[in-house]
Amino acid sequence: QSVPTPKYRSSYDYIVLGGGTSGLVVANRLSEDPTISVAVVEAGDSVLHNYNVSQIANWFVNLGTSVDWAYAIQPQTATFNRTLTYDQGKALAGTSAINGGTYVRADRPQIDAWEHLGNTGWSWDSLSPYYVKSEHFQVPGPELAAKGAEYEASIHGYNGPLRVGWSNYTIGGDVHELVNQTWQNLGIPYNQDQSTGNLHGFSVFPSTADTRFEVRADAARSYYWPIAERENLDVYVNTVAEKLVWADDGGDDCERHVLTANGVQVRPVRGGEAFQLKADREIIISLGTLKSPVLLEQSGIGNPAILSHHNVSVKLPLLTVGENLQDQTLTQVVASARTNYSGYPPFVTYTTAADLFGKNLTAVTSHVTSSIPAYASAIAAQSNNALSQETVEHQLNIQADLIFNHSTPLGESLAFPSAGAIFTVEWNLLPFSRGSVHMSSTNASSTPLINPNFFMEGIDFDAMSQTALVNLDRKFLQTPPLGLFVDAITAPNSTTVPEDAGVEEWLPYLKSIYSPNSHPIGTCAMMARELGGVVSPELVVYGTKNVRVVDASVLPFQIDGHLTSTLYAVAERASDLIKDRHRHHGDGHGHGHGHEAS
Ligand SMILES: Cc1cc2nc3c(=O)[nH]c(=O)nc-3n(C[C@H](O)[C@H](O)[C@H](O)COP(=O)(O)OP(=O)(O)OC[C@H]3O[C@@H](n4cnc5c(N)ncnc54)[C@H](O)[C@@H]3O)c2cc1C
Repeated sequence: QSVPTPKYRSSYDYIVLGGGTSGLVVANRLSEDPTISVAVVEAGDSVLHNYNVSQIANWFVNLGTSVDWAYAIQPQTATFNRTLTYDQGKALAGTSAINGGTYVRADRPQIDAWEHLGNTGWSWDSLSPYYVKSEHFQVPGPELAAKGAEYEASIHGYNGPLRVGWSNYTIGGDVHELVNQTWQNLGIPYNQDQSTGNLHGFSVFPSTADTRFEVRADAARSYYWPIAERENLDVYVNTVAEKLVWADDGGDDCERHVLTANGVQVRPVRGGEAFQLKADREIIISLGTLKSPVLLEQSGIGNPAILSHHNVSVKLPLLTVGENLQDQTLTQVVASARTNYSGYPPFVTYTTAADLFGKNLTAVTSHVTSSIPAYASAIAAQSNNALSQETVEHQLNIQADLIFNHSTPLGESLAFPSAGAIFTVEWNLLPFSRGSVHMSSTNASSTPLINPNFFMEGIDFDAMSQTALVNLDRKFLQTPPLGLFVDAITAPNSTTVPEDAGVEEWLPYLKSIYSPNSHPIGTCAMMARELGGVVSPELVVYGTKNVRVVDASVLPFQIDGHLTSTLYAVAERASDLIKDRHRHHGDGHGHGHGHEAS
């Protein structure tokens, strides 16, 4: 099966830029109506027949190959100027083609917090039906149940496009019970199903996989291939979106009025001239956190200082485009062990600030709370005041409230018991550091300037959280019953980092070994405009009439669950918002219909 050749219509109702995780949801839902025409523009190719993509356990084999953008990250000044790589999928399916496939939803209070950022209508209760709508939960049989596949039946969806379930390769025997018991001996509870809106504790997680054939359920298999033959849907693969084309191009007085896009300039990757696709209704940008803000900049929307540096004429000044980048830092602790396990261990543990800081919690809470003005000042300064200290402070206060007053988990640990070794991988879920991504040139294929500011100077809480996590995971590896199989912790051993070491002793090691967690978000944040938002609660770019962003870049805060479950739900809800707008405003053809976001 291959992607049908596009019909090159003279115009489309909607154009979706980026055929990735979120973009394909929107394209599917909008093209449900056969009278509506939809185009998708995707730089990558189909990966339907790529064996390494379809085998979810092989996910790491794809990193650095032609299906990975593998963006170079700017040297990280707080961590020895290390140069790191951002893996992001370059394929019809986007990053869902190369990810680890873990399916875990967000924590209820953190979705509810979106409303405190001016996002009326977004809450756990309004998003939940869309988690359900997207999902096709595959009920595990007795064999998988014996390996720990437990779930809460009432919260799952059974008729959606996205297959979710446990693999037959899940590690066998009672290993999950050993891991569970070990966490319980450390006071961490068992959580039967982490997708209920409460993540705290240990669980055996499901994956985005079609368990009938043991293949990855990526966005294309779920949302595109079943509808690939729709006459009203054209998918342009191997085609780069270069910039938006504005209806009123040529007008310079853009501060006063609301912009309308009527098309996009695209270029075939394999040679050939750039050409334009026209949109009658809307353009939906779904290029991912590291590209959506860059396309806006290349189209004249962004910080005038950055745009003029690249000789891009400013269509709309919006200082915060590309700011607010948030990601987590991933580290690991390794032990040699007398074990002979094989199979995939889907073991995840979410820990709260109370679990991590124990008797120091009160002191840590008051330290962080009183440090927030200083954190906000450091973040505003690194953004060259594109972000204001006051608005950042507001956001960080909400984040601290989630961590300390709502017990939203702060740490995630994966446990990998295998043959001869047991290791843990862990990340601080809610870092306070903020970075940015901006255009590096007007060439849409060039690597953007990506700076996540990992372990940012002036923000000590990120190091404190990561340290508490590695100390906890070291303890886990030495606690019975699992710890009885461990010979020694080998990386780092106690000479490199002593037992129960503090931040100062851990930090040089952590900074030298961490990697990005590949969960970048926030660069086109959905927030009130006065708080520094880029898109409105309807996901429309402020100051435009018909340009939306739907992908991980709109998430205003990190979420605890793995991103795709929530991105599918957000894209499902976004699709309804788009349909509703045009249902309420007639056909919307031509310009001037609908709400503007200003
Ligand atoms: C290695 C790795 C492991 C991960 N593991 C998990 C996991 O286990 N569970 C989980 O839930 N999440 C995981 N994630 C995160 C998750 O997969 C992503 O956050 C999510 O898929 C992002 O979706 P998106 O819609 O924002 O963007 P994407 O899915 O990345 O889609 C963006 C699309 O735009 C295309 N594009 C970019 N620029 C252009 C252009 N100029 N013109 C045309 N097309 C363009 C890209 O090729 C891509 O197809 C992982 C991520 C990585 C990298």
